[in-house]
Amino acid sequence: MTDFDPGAVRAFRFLDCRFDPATGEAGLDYAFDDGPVMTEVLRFPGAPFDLDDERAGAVQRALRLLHLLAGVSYYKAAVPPDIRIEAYGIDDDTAALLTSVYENGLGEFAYRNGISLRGKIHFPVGASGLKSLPQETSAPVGGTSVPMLSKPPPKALVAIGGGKDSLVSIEALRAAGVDQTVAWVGGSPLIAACAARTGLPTLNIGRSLSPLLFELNRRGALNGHIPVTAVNSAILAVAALLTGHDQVVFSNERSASYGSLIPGTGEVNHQWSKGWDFERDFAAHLRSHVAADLHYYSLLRPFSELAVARQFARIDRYDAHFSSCNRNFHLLGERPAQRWCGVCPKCHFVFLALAPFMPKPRLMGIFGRNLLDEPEQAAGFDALMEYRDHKPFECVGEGRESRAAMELLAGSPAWREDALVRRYAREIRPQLEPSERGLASLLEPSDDHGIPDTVWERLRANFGA
Ligand SMILES: CC(=O)N[C@H]1[C@@H](OP(=O)(O)OP(=O)(O)OC[C@H]2O[C@@H](n3ccc(=O)[nH]c3=O)[C@H](O)[C@@H]2O)O[C@H](CO)[C@@H](O)[C@@H]1O[C@H](C)C(=O)N[C@@H](C)C(=O)N[C@@H](CCC(=O)O)C(=O)O
Ligand SMILES: Nc1ncnc2c1ncn2[C@@H]1O[C@H](COP(=O)(O)OP(=O)(O)OP(=O)(O)O)[C@@H](O)[C@H]1O
Repeated sequence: MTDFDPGAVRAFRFLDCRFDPATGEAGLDYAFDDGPVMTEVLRFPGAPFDLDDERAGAVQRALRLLHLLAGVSYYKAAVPPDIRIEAYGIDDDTAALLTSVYENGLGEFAYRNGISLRGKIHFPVGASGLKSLPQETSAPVGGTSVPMLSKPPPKALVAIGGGKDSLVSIEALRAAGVDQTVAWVGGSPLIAACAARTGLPTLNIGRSLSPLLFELNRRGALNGHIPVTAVNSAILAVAALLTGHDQVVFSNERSASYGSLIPGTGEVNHQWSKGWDFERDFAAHLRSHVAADLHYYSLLRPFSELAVARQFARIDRYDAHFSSCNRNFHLLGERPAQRWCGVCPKCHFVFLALAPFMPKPRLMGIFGRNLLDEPEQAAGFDALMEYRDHKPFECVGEGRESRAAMELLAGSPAWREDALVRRYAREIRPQLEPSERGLASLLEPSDDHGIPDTVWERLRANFGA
């Protein structure tokens, strides 16, 4: 097998994308220079789809947006200087959205690979070079308006990820009387089990990355994290249009907007596409460029991780089914035998965030052990508190949330004798100002969110203390 030299690649090419309503299968094609075509395949259940012209146009526009966003998995393998879009044109707004997603969403990738992408990513604006498309299906140039679709009754397509956050949203929407379908991308049995446990209608979208990407990885391609929530969001937007849902709902909390502070580098956010900047811009783009009445929002945006954990602790229906441990979700290789590995940052954080709000035997039943009484795990919890380390590159809450949770446990008879809680009280707490370990402000909802008024009014009371 010959080596792949990312530095020798000149161009990343967005070739074309297509959707077959008879089978529900979509194909997204990409290539480097004159290399082989890399095709990502999506399978949308429910075919055959009988779409009127307006809806078919919206699906086509959403598919192109997906093509452009999903390209990030392939582009990152070489990050060449030139980007070409060959089958259709894009306008300035679309180029700006893409530049933001690629620059920020690949922030961790760039940092870990020791490269800088700022100012180096240029999406070409204007008509495509190779193939013209019928007017009614071409992306609007210059931000012209897109039509409203003839509306079915309001219905939410809710992303489910197998962890606590989406389950909190699903139960909150159920309590608010919102009609919903739970949807997920990929073949995770754990997510399927959680989805079944909701008792709600489900939609599982198949996704296969091009095997050529994995081959390039083996041959020396650049590799690292990509903004997967942006890709999943675009996939669910296509699915919503195909299946008559007018809302796409994610469960990204306020804390996701804050990254890790790296000395000498600044803020690097592993979960950038879960943050408010992405949500706001993507939602606006869907309305202006895909379908004027397709709503995209995160139901948990006003809340901190601790507020969400407190809400999750009020529900015990999923204790034997859910997991937030990302080791369950690898595409390649083995998945762990146990739902919680117990040693990764997400296991550490979720254990710490739930502990103040859940009876101890219940939490130990979920994890099968007490992570806060394992002295060898001290470094992991220190990083969460931003003590002697930066916040890990993972989907974990802010440092002040971890400190506030530990502070509560230090005052709790059930937890204060555990090794890592004792260590916090003895060693870390004396170095903190009260404002660095307080809880109250963290439980207040914030105003930055895109939740429709009617839904928000019904939800707010549900999340109270
Ligand atoms: C499961 C996981 O955490 N995977 C991350 C891991 O990848 P790894 O190589 O160990 O295994 P695979 O997931 O099987 O991936 C194989 C290769 O494929 C690439 N790839 C995967 C999905 C995709 O959409 N595009 C891809 O190009 C991947 O890079 C591998 O080369 O380490 C990778 C490098 O750091 C991560 O990129 C993998 O993360 C997945 C994309 C993933 O789905 N992760 C979510 C669990 C996750 O981290 N969610 C974030 C949200 C971040 C956001 O901004 O959206 C979160 O929960 O905070
Ligand atoms: N495979 C997937 N398909 C569709 N959406 C997903 C998938 N995995 C995660 N998501 C969604 O992406 C968002 C971020 O995922 P995240 O892992 O933070 O949430 P979670 O699994 O619900 O909770 P937790 O934070 O406890 O893991 C959530 O809205 C989640 O529903």
